[in-house]
Amino acid sequence: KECPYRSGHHTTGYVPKPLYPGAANIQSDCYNTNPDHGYKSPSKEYSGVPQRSYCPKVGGLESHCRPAKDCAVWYDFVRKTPGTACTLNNGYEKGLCCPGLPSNTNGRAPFKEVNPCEGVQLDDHVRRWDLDSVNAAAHHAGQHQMGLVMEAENSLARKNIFVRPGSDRYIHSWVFFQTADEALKYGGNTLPGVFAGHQLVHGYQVKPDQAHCALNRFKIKDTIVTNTCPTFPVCDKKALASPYRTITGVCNHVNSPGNIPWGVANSQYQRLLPPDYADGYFMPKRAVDGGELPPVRVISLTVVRDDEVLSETDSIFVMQFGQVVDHDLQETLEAKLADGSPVPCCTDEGQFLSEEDYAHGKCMPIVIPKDDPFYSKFHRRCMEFARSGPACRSDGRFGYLEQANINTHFLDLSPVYGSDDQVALDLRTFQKGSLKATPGPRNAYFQYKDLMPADNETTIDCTLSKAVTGIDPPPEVKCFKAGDNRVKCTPYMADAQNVFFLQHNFIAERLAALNSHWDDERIYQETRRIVIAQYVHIVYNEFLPVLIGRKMMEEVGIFPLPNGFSSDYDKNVDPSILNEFSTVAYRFGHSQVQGRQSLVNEKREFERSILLRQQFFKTQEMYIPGNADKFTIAMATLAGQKVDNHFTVELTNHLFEEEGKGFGMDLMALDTQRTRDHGTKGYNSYRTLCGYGRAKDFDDLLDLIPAKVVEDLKLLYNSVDDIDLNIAGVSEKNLEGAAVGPTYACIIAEQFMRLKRGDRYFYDLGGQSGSFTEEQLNEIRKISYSRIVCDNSDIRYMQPLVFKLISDLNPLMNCESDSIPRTSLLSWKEVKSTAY
Ligand code: HEM
Ligand SMILES: [Ca+2]
Repeated sequence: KECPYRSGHHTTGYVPKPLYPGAANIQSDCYNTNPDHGYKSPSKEYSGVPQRSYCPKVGGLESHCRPAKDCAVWYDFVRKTPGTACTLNNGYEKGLCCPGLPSNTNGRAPFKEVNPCEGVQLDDHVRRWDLDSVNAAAHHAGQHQMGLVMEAENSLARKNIFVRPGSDRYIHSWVFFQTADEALKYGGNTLPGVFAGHQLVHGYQVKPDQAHCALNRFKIKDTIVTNTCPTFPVCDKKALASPYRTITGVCNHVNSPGNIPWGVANSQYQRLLPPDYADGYFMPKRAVDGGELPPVRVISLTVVRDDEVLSETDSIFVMQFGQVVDHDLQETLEAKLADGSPVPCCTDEGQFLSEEDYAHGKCMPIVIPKDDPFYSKFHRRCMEFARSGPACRSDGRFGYLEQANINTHFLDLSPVYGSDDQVALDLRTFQKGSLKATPGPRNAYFQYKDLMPADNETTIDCTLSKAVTGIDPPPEVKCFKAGDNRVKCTPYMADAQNVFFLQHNFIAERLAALNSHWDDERIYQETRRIVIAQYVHIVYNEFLPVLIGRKMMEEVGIFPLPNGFSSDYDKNVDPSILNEFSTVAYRFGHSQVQGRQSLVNEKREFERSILLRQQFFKTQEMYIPGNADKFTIAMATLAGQKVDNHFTVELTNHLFEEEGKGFGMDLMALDTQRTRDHGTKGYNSYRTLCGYGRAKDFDDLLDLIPAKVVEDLKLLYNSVDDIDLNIAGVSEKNLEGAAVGPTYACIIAEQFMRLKRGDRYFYDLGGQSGSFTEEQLNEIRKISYSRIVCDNSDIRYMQPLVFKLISDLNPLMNCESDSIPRTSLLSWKEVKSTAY
């Protein structure tokens, strides 16, 4: 029988290879061309393992047969124990034997905030400051420093120095640090306060250890720069009682001590440990002896190797869902020029600018060594890097520089819904609660699932050039528009987000049918609440067990509950993202990124892969009929990479490469530079905080870091206390049962604990404004990533645990199967109208 869709790839010369033996058994030739073609569940073909209805002890505990997604937390033990494949009650569906979810009773408290002023004695001339001194400094700063910045920026314009559209740096700034108008305003507004502090610290030659404590005695609102921080609406009773989160996160936290409610978009990151700025105020970190730290590109060249070390158990989805969560939790405000455009920090030819061109203080360009084995071929010495923008301090006082998160800090699917009211409104159709969509691509036989809508305002071009594809870019190909601009990053990224976007319309359509009297707003809000809850359940039930492992989850008490309500909310817990999390630990995923993105078909045959450097911001492949599903299948089927000191050259030499240039930027170098830009303390401090003992010398690192890396670190750093957190953190040997090393796991666990305890709208809470009924909550708990993928793609078979590779215990199952349970929406049917 002719299958045009399938024959397509035969003509391209690819010989499809089944990636694992069982896949060949799927009896379909023209799958996806006619989804109602009477498929039978292939599950019997995979039953190499005897199915049983009784269960052995797993991890020494009684176990029962459950749908696999209820065993995600125990999966490592399930794999090690013979006889854990079982049949569920009806005798047809497959399950796994595992104990019930562990309890959270032993979870420790959040780390205590370190008071940076404890024991600090101020010199007399500093202690004598009063409000007049602060106002005088603020006045001087307003007159002079602000003037200098303007002058430096005007001079750049006069000299025609700007970031060239299309360049790697332009994309880095416009997409990775794109800022909504609100955030831009915010970034500019905070500068006078920052300069006032700078004027005091440098004008009075305050010693670094005293700088923060000297400043922190004064409240911004008592001074002439009082209006440099944003004000937030007062949340009245009705707003606080709303069952729905706001888009910006306001009215979630009711107990924030400063002027800025915890967790809202455009608010500062919190810190585990105070920063180590060179001047104690805002100059990037230096070595403990006051000297230069090793250049970040040299670290990248020395420690990082391009090698694919594959995980034996985890799929690429760990990396890709990781990035979706990244885009939910954080987007750091980058310093911009006054008109909002990116700050140029190098010439277009990769040379340094002149001293005066840096007078605005926003640059921290990366030095490329003369003998760089790669960049020297292109005669480049300077890699672009603009510092992060300043945040308004949440304590409402002067003090060391903090950085701002322009996304809501909460787990609330900001990538899909946005963190800015206007952005969120632009994404809606205002019809039956749905989000705007691009109709799915179609071929002669089949219309595929919808894609995200087009971004008609972007300055980026997301089409592939004719030089790459051999054809002119099809006119229907646009950049995607979503709640977060970074959705454009790669096809995998867009694809992983697309299923959550589609889940909104999937649920909205069903809620509208159930409750025909609900208006658009009600359906939108209820749907958003359900989809966020499902997503958060996936994070805690499936993702965190893989990322940080069961032991670390137990330490901080963050297991999802099997039933009933949680009472974990603590109004004293600040849910804000930790600077160390966004700037360092949660960038673990950069090490997992592969140099190619692949297309794998429903038979789990590898079709082809595309080189990352050609795919940054080129989401054109998503428009080819069937490709969205093939990216999804690839992410679920192929092994992901381990978190280690191996990074693909696609990221370390070719990040955001402009076509034809032959080079891009180095993400590892950017990460290390960002670590220093934010003043992040060295690795040793975090190792100590996390209970792994302070290393007195380099050899003390060998317990957590491989010997080869320790040797490299010895060559690079003078002191063990100088080692940057990111390079040591990523190199640590994996914590048992986790995808990251112990120090990263500790920081990530701390963050997800704060996100759970400090979010008044966390999905499983009882007795809060946003609480579900118990019946509804139990339906939310039935969701798994696999179900989301099944319902929002044209894929017919998926393994129940998508973060785990397909195996006898995690076999492909028909998407219709009850082994991949569904959330029933019946408990959302409103019998009699109860207006909120
Ligand atoms: C092809 C894939 C990816 C690319 C091209 C990419 C690129 C980038 C870039 C350019 C930045 C900003 C760097 C800077 O100047 O400081 C960044 C930041 C970041 N990335 Fe990635 N990334 C990728 C995947 C991931 C993954 C898989 C994760 C996590 C699992 C991740 C987590 C982060 C985090 C947490 C930040 C900091 C965000 C912020 O503070 O604004 N990234 N990434
Ligand atoms: Ca968020």
